[in-house]
Amino acid sequence: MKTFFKAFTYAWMGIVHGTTRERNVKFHLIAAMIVLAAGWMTGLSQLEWIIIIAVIGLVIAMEFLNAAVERVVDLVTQEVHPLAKQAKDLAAGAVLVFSIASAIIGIIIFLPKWLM
Ligand SMILES: Nc1ncnc2c1ncn2[C@@H]1O[C@H](COP(=O)(O)OP(=O)(O)OP(=O)(O)O)[C@@H](O)[C@H]1O
Repeated sequence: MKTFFKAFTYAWMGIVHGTTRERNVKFHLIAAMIVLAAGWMTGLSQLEWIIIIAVIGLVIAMEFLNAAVERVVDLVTQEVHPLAKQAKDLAAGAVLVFSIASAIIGIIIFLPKWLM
């Protein structure tokens, strides 16, 4: 139980670090608040809320993983290296792919309601 509590504390420290230090995470948090407010004003079904909350959580979690990859790469080498570039660009690309998918999901959920 003590180990579980410690692991939870470290994870919480990661969340605090990620939200206070990562510019992109701050941007996604602001976007998330706007989407949540829009969802509240538009009126969503239970399933739509589940999808929106899952997408928001995944985007922010992926930003944390991207930041973690950046730090590990910087820890491994300060030199310019093609593998370092590939690792960072792949991690950033993963976030971008999911962000585009999220935007499309948002359009599919919100647009028909706004056009009605
Ligand atoms: N050690 C390295 N070797 C080669 N290319 C690198 C290296 N470190 C970073 N790059 C590349 O330089 C560019 C900028 O990387 P950087 O780490 O500064 O990220 P960033 O875009 O500033 O992200 P952030 O603002 O989130 O820190 C990226 O294309 C990245 O892949």
